[in-house]
Amino acid sequence: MTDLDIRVLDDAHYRAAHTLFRGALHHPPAPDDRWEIARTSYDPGRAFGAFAGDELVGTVQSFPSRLAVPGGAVVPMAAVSRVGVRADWTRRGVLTALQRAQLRAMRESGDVAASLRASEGAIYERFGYGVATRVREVRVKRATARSRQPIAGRVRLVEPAAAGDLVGSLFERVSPGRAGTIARWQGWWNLNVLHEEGAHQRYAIASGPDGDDGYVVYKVTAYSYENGVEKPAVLTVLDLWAATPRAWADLWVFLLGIDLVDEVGAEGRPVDEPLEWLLVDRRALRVVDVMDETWLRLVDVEAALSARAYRPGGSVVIGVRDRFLPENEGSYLITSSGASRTTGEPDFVVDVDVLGAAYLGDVAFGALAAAGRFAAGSPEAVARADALFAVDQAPWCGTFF
Ligand SMILES: CC(=O)SCCNC(=O)CCNC(=O)[C@H](O)C(C)(C)COP(=O)(O)OP(=O)(O)OC[C@H]1O[C@@H](n2cnc3c(N)ncnc32)[C@H](O)[C@@H]1OP(=O)(O)O
Repeated sequence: MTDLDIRVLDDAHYRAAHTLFRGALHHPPAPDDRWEIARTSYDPGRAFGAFAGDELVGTVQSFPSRLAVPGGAVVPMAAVSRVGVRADWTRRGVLTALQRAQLRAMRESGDVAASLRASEGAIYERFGYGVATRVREVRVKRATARSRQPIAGRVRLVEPAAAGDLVGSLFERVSPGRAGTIARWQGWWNLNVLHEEGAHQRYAIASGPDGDDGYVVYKVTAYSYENGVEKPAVLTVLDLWAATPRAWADLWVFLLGIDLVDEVGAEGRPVDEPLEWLLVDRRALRVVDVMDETWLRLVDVEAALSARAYRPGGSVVIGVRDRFLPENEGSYLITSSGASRTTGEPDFVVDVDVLGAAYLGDVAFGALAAAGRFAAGSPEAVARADALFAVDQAPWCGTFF
């Protein structure tokens, strides 16, 4: 590998790093007004650059966040994003060097976990990330989508100017909450829901006997007919969170009742969201995709395993391998009352990306063993691990970054 210098970036390099990342995704540089918003999401010490001489050839960044884990605890988490290497420098170890520096820095600053959304599925396992949550994309045909129930509380539209604070405080009531959900940082709000480019966004708030308890942000692309081409009216759900089942149902019933809409679509929803059960004819809903969402990296394995709760299930000793953060390597005893390091022989040994995939309970160790992701040894030990790591609700993040 050519000599590379990995440096923490400062204000002087943020825009160049942003432009490099956008270029790696084949996007043009951000125009000045958009950059003014984007720069608010660069925090000191969190952006790294790879330099060949004076030239910036690669970058990675993270945002400060927190992650809810099974049992309700919340741990410090780095939300990794803006990963890019200049096209004339790829496959020469630039990302590997950046990952090494970033993982070390995250560990030293006390992040228990890191997570990201992957542009491609073959990049991040080698750095210790595993797929820990999945999402589904649904489309509902309004012509046949009758709700089983009316709105039980109240749903009201609010003006965009008033929506920010309402939406932000409602989000904070519910996330981090369910395992996999995270805290959003101010730069996220600035760039996403509140300022999405060109979208005519609508904001609706649900309320019940105890006041406001849910919100939805959506946009509608109206029906059009041009040169013999007909395009249906599509309502796209951008962000929907509810603190109660009633608020959740009310928001969906509201959306499905909006006139002059042919189809309601939503990406990034929980795989166990019971939307079809709200419909008289469940076939009005089609699941059009199920995708990986959270790629989770346990940065401090001991702290992560200690933070989550376990179900009754006897005990298991899991061995961990970690090429990038060797201090995570070793054996961990898991019982229903917690987790700790042990000098005992492991029942089975996994790479840290496999542990990251299983950590929130989305995929069973048994499934990972069946797929050859680790050598199971005794099937009974794997079954005990699955009993301990089991969760009630599918983990879900719901925040794209
Ligand atoms: C969280 C996010 O921001 S997701 C966005 C990620 N960015 C992009 O997709 C933008 C376009 N792509 C890029 O900028 C680069 O190709 C990157 C960042 C994905 C990879 O950077 P590189 O510097 O080429 O990676 P590096 O040389 O360190 O590769 C390390 C290993 O990963 C492999 N690898 C890297 N990228 C890929 C890929 N896209 N697909 C498959 N394997 C890959 C390499 O072959 C290498 O394998 P080896 O260790 O067996 O030799």
